[in-house]
Amino acid sequence: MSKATLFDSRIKKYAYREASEIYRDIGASPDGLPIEQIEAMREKYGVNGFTERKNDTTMQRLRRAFINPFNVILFVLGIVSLVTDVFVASNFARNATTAIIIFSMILISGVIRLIQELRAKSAAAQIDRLIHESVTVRRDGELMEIPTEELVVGDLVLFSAGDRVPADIRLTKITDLFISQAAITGESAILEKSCRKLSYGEQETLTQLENLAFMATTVISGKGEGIVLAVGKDTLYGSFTKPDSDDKNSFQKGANSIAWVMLRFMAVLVPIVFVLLGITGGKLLESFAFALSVAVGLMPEMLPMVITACLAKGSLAISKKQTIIKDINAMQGFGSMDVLCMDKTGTLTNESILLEYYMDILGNENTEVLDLAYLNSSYHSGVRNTIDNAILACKTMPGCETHYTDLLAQYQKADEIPFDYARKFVSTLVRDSDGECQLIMKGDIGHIVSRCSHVEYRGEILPIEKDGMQSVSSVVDDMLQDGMKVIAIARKNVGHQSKITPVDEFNMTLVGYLSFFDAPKQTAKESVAALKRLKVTPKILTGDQAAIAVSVCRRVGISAEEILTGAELDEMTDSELSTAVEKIHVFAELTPGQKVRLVSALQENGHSVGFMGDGINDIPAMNEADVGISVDTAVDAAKDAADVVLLQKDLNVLEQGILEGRKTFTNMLKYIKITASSNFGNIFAIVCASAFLPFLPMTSIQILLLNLLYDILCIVLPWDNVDEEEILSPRDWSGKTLGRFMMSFGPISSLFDIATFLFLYYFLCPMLCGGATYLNITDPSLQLQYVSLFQTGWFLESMWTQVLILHFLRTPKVPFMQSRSSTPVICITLAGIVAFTAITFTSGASLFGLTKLPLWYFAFLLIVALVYMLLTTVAKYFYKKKYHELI
Ligand SMILES: Nc1ncnc2c1ncn2[C@@H]1O[C@H](COP(=O)(O)OP(=O)(O)OP(=O)(O)O)[C@@H](O)[C@H]1O
Ligand SMILES: [Mg+2]
Repeated sequence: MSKATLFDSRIKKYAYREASEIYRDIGASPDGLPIEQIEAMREKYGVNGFTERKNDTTMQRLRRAFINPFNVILFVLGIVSLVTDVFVASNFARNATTAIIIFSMILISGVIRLIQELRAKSAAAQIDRLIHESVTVRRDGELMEIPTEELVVGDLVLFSAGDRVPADIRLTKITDLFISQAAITGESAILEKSCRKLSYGEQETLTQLENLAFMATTVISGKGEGIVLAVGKDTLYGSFTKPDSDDKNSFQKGANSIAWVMLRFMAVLVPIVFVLLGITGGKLLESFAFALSVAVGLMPEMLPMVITACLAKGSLAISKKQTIIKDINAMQGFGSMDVLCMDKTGTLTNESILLEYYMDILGNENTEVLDLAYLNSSYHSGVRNTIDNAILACKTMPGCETHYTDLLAQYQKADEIPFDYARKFVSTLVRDSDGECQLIMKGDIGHIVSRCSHVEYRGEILPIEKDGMQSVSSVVDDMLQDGMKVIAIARKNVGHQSKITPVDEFNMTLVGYLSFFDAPKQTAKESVAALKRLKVTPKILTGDQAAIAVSVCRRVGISAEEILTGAELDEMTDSELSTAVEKIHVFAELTPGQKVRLVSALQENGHSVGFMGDGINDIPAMNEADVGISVDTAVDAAKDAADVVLLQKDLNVLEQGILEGRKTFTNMLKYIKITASSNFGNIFAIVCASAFLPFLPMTSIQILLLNLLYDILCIVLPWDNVDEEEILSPRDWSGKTLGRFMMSFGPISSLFDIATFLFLYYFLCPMLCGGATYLNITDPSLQLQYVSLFQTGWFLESMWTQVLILHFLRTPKVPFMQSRSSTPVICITLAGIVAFTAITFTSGASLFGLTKLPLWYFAFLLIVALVYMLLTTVAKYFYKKKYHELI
C-alpha cells in the first residue's frame, strides 16, 4: 500500500464519524485536553514540526557537529595512524603525535561547530519571539495561545480568516468557513467547509472532504474550530514535504557541487601520490597514510564550520537591520537573488490607502454607494485588506458617527460568498427589517461589470447599452490613469431568499464606484533605483488594474512601456512567456496562480527569484520563489509561509538585507576558493616532489599540522570586511567557478614551492650537512638532519605563503592599501605566522620532525613571499579581466 493510501485510510475515517466518537477514539474531550495529558499525546503521536532541530537533544547536536564526510575521512586516517605508529610500531619508533593531531582536528572543528550551533539557536529563539507563530487552543476548558509547534493530536484549535491551518483537523464548529487548499492541491478554487458528519456513499478523495481542514492551507474567510487529527510529518502536507528534498535547497545543491569539485581533484591526485610513493619504494601502510593526508590536506575541513559561522553571523547582522531570516538557508536566496517580484500596495505605495471618491456610474458623488460598500466590508468575514480598512474608516468622518451604526442595525447579515482572488469580488447578503434581502457585490470593475445587466442612475434602473458602458468606463479610466485604485459596487434584490450561491451573482445592477488614493511611497523611487544599482531587477506582479499599475510604475521609475495582463498571459505558450518575462517589468490583473507561473518562468530562465508580498494571494508565489519575503504587517498565513520577514515594509530595509546576504556569501566563497586553491597548489607541488625526491617532501603529520594551523586561522574569516564593489551584484553559490580559480592560482603557489624545494635540496641542506646532497650522504644521522631541514624549510614556506595569500586573494584590489582585511583577520593571521615560525625554534619541534633553521633562510623566505605576492597580483589582474570577477 502506498504511503498516500495508508495516510488516506488513517485520517479519512474521521470524516465519517460524529465528533463525540472521535473524542473517544483519540482520548480527547470537547473541553480540550487536560494539561497533564499533553506530554503523553506528544509522546504517542509526535510533535508538530518537520525538522528535529526544534526539539534537539544534546546527542543529536553532537552528532551533527562531529559526523560529516570530512571528519569521517579524518577519523579513518587517525585509526590508520594509531595502528601504524602506535600499535604495530616497535617500542622505539612508537609515536602518537600524528594520531593526536588528527583527533584534535576532529575535536576542534566539532567543538567550534557546536558552539556556533548553540549561538545560532539562541539567535533563532530571539527571532521566534519577534515573529510569533501561535495558535489558539482550548485546553482544560480554557482558551490559550500556544506556539504552533506545541500543538498535539487531540487539541481543540480555533482559527479565523487569514490564518494558516496549523495541523490536519476534523472540523467541529464553523461559521462561513472558506479555505484555499492551493498549498497542497495547487488548485486556486476556494472551498466552503462544513462540520457535519459525512456519509460513506459520498465517494471523494481526501482533499475534497469538506469537514477536514489540512495543514498549510489558508483560511480565506470565516471561523472554524476542530480536533487535531495529525501533526507535523504525519499530516497530508508533511507526507509530501520531505525535509531536505524541497527545491528551496539550492543552498545545499551549491555546497554539494563544491564538495564534488574537491572530490574530483582528490580522486586524481591521491592515487597518483600513492602510486608514485609505491614506485619510489615507500612502505605500503606509510604510503597509504601519506596519500590520505594529502586527501585531508586538499579538503577544506573547516567548510561546515565556516558555513555555519558565516550564516549565523549574517542572519544576526541582518536581524539588526529590521529583517528576520526565518530559515537560515534562505540567506542563499538573499545573496544570489537577481530578480525581485513584488506586489504594489504597501511595497511601492503606502501601506494604507485612502477613500477619495464615492460616486454613481457617471461620476457624481453618491452616499448610497458608500453605504452599500460599508455594509459589504463590515459583514464579510474574510481577511480585511487595505480596501476594506479604507471603507470602514469612513465611520470616523465628521458627522457620520451614528449614521453607520444605525445602518448596521437596520441591515443584518444573512450570508456571504467570500472574496476570492480569482473572482476578485466579494458578495454579502443583507436583510432589512422587513425581511427583504439584497445581494451586495464589491470588487474589480471588469469582473463586476461582466455580471451586470442593468445600471442604476438617480434612482432609475436602466438596462445596459453598449455605448452607455463606454461613458461609464471613461469616468473610471481617467481615475486609473491618475494612479487611483477603483472598485465597483453592484446590487440585486433577492426577496426573502436567505442564502446565496454563485448562481445568484448574475443579472446584477451596477450602482457606482469607489476610488482610493494609492500614493507611491516617498522612498519608493529611491529604493527602486537602489535595487537596480544592486543588479536586482524589480518586477511588479499585481492583481490590480493595468492602468493604475502603469501609472504607479512610471512614478517610481520602473519601465512600463510594455505591460502584460493576466488574460494575455493565459494566451501565451511557455516559450513565448519565457521571452516576455525578460523584457516586461509590469504584470497586472493577475490571479495568484498567474503570479506563480511568472515566478517559475523566471526561474526556468535561470534567475534567482525573490517574491515580496503581504496578502493571501501572494502565498503560492512566495512558496515557489527562491526566497519568499513578507512583512510584519502581513496576514499571518503569508508570514508563516515566508522565509524572510521584514519588520518594516520598505524596500530600503530589503536593500540592507540583500547587501548583508551577499557579504555573508562572499566571505564563504572566499574561504572555499582561497583555501582550495592554495591547498591544491601545495599538494600539486608535493606530488611533483614525491616523483623524484628520495624521501617524503613533508611527513603526513606535517601536512596535517599545516592544515590544522591554517584552518584555525580561517575561523576569523566570517568576520572579514568585504569590498563594496564585491557585493554590487548577485553572488552565485556553486562549484562552477571553483575549478577555474583553483587551476589559475594553485599552480602559481606550486611554482614557488618547487623553487623553494630546489633551493633547499641543492643549497641550504647540503650547506648545513657537510656539502653533499642527500644521495651522496652515507651517515644516517646526517641524512635525518638533511630531511628535517628540508621539511622544515618547506613547512615554513607553505605556511607563510598560504597565510599571506589570504590577504591577496580576498580582494581584486591592492591589499592593505586599497582594501584592508578586518582587524581580527590581520591580527590573527600575523600572530599565526609569528607563532608557527616560533614553534620551529622550540624543543617541541622535533615531535613533528621539525628543526631550527638559520636566520638567513627567512630572508630567502621573504623574497619568495614577495615575488609570489607580486605574481599573484598580476595573475589576479588578468583573471579579473577575463572572468570579470575574482571571488
Ligand atoms: N476587500 C476587497 N473587496 C473588494 N474587492 C477587492 C478587495 N480586495 C481586492 N479587491 C479587488 O481585487 C483586485 C486585486 O486585489 P489587490 O489589489 O489586493 O491585488 P494584489 O495583487 O495584492 O495587488 P496590490 O497589492 O499590488 O495592489 C483589486 O484591484 C480589487 O479590485
Ligand atoms: Mg497585495
